[in-house]
Amino acid sequence: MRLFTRRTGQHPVDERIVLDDVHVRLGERDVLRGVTLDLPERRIAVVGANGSGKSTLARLLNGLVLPTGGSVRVHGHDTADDGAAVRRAVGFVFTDPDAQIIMPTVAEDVAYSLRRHGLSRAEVDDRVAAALDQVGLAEHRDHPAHLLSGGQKQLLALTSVLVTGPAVLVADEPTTLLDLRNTRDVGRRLWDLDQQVVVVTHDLDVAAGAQRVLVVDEGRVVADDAPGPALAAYRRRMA
Ligand SMILES: Nc1ncnc2c1ncn2[C@@H]1O[C@H](COP(=O)(O)OP(=O)(O)OP(=O)(O)O)[C@@H](O)[C@H]1O
Repeated sequence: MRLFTRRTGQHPVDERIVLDDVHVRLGERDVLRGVTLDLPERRIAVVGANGSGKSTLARLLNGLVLPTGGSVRVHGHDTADDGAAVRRAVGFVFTDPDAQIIMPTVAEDVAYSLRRHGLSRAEVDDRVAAALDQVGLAEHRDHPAHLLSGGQKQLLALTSVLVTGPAVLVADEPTTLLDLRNTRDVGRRLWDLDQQVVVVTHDLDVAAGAQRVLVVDEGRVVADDAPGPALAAYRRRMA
């Protein structure tokens, strides 16, 4: 199984993320206000100020948050009508890998993700070994997960999501807790994935690796462009 093979170009029509006039109201607050997007690109970054609605946008994509108006379709599945299919299709990586790592050792944690996949012990072992090899964690397979570095923990969390074979990977500020070296390493590996990848980030170097950058402000997408112009628009807005 190849986890980190670079593939260029766009997905065919049925492998896109489509948001149609999406509104999200949480409590008294209109967190997203009329977001319409058609996302066929394989590498998408989302940037914006604190509290602008980026995490909410990310969580819409795997059905963790449902729209209060409009619709979200991910690779043909409506998140409101077809939640189980959406959860199978979309892997989600959080900021803090400690919140996602469950089992004591590295290999056990990756294997845990496959517990309900009807695979034999040998098949699980093979998949886990291949996945760890590709992220460079093979030599750590029997190490206690809590002793890994921050960057290695984030790669482990990522591997435990990817080993199940999602079509889409959504990562919500996956490098916020990492130093510069690990930020670059995790960022590069994310953009090299075969999956369609959506990364919410405050790191503009990571965002620059996307094909398309969405700038979110006060619940709306206010710029949507290639990284150069989109990040320039974001910088002007924050100045
Ligand atoms: N369950 C909730 N109830 C009420 N308001 C909420 C809820 N969840 C989030 N919000 C509010 O919605 C707004 C957007 O939150 P969100 O987490 O999507 O922003 P963000 O752009 O990801 O911010 P950050 O960069 O700080 O992570 C914030 O003002 C937040 O306080």
